[in-house]
Amino acid sequence: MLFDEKEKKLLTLTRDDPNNPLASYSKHAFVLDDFEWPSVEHYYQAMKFDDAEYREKIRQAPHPAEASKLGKSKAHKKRKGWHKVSVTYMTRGTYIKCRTHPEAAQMLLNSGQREIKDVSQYDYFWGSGRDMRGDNTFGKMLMGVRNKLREEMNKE
Ligand SMILES: Nc1nc(O)c(N)c(N[C@@H]2O[C@H](COP(=O)(O)O)[C@@H](O)[C@H]2O)n1
Repeated sequence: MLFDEKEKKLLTLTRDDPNNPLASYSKHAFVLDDFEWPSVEHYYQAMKFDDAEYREKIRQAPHPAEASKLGKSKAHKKRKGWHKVSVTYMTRGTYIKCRTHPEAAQMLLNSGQREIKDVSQYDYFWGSGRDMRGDNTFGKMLMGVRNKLREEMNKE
């Protein structure tokens, strides 16, 4: 397959690109679970913790990268079973962002049926890793949200 053909079938991004409206680092604020979140990353990282004060500290972080750093804290206990629900929280945040910001939803819908890959080289969970054999959980999550938005659009 020619390189151009492959490109047409694939949408690539990284979760931590603040300039990409589909990334969790994009500064698209939304309201969820009674609070306003500056980005999906802020929401996702805060949801790791039961401690309301620490959640608030994450919510107020000046940048999604800072929220991510706070989310890695070993000094604060993560909620029980976090890894079982982490993708659900990333999905919820991303879906509500898209419902709040139609231009982000449109961008996702405009990707049609293309496969979406998070090409983060050092992340084999959210991304595809250096060898593109990673789980690509972030890309898969976006494709799931895209399906849901498309279904809703077809119902309206
Ligand atoms: N295996 C696995 N399961 C999950 O549910 C995860 N969230 C991760 N995350 C990995 O750890 C890094 C930092 O975690 P967060 O993104 O802050 O959750 C991340 O880059 C993944 O590699 N791993």
